Amino acid sequence: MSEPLLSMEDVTVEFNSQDGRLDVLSNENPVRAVDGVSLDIEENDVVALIGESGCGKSTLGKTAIGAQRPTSGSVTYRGQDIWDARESRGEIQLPFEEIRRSLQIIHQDPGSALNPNQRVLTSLMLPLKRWQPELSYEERQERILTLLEHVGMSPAEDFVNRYPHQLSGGEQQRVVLVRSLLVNPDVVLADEAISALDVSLRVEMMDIMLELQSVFDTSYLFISHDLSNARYIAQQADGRIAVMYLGQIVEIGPVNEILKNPQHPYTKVLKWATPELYEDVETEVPIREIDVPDPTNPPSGCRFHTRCPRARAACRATQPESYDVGPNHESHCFRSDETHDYWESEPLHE
Ligand SMILES: Nc1ncnc2c1ncn2[C@@H]1O[C@H](COP(=O)(O)OP(=O)(O)OP(=O)(O)O)[C@@H](O)[C@H]1O
Repeated sequence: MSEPLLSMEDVTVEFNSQDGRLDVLSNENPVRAVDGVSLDIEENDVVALIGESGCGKSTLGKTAIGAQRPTSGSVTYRGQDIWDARESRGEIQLPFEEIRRSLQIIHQDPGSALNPNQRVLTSLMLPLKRWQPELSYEERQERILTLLEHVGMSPAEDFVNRYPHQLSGGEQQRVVLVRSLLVNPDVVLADEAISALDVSLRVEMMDIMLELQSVFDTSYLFISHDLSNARYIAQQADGRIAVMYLGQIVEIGPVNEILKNPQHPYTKVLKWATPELYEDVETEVPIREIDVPDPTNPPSGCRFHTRCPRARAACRATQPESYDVGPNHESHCFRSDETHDYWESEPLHE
């Protein structure tokens, strides 16, 4: 099998809940924002990562692109450990500068990503100058104008002379997208990149991202708290959806498998909570109405057992491993194992 483009292996990220640093002398429990996650991203892949606020999506995304150091586990890009490259440890096959160029990020707020005192042209010239110094000024300008036209900012000659405050939110986000793609990255982390846009513009922005994917052969790790957006982008790209709960990926698979055949009770909750996706006639509410657990003191066993109406004693005692439940489809729930002791153990919430 060929090597994945980007690979996370048993990655854990802990923060001291006060200031983000892990303080070994503190009595306070750290927040385990990411807890033992393994995830591969292939060339031209789209992985939509969903889950409720605070479940660790951003931390996982930042760790994937080398912007957050894992507390344990490894993150490799084309087989090179990112942190070894970053800290010049061992034999380096790929310099960190090259890795940094290849892994780009687009944030939720394009306004803060753009320098307010720079015209669009200057903002876009800088990365090209840095990464492709062999291009002449005219060649760089030509490339920028073509891409801006490509994302619908036409006439591009007009837009390049504007400052960020002279652009709408949607236009700013397109400039940020163009800026990240100009350096020809392999993976773009889009962290809630469309959430701040008007609903009417979200699909348009996702379409632009997908179109540019075919031009640049880029993979996207697309973070969203909204299952319908995740569904849209993953479906158009024939990609996957990964469902995260309290620091862990609880289910991952091809978009249609996840939506038509969800296996983890938490995935069913997300689907149930998304009216346009919930066509089942089931009347039972698939979640117990209790607060989200404290991330500094997560539940034992399956993290979801306190909210899961199907939980049994086995779920409190042991953490479910990953079960293959379909083609490329994995779920971390004992209910996927017909012979598991779960079925004999006592229901917790009846
Ligand atoms: N720098 C930090 N210092 C301390 N705790 C942090 C830090 N970054 C994240 N956390 C904690 O880690 C957990 C996961 O946060 P993260 O931002 O990754 O989640 P998220 O799913 O992206 O949430 P949201 O959708 O609200 O951005 C949360 O409990 C958060 O408070």
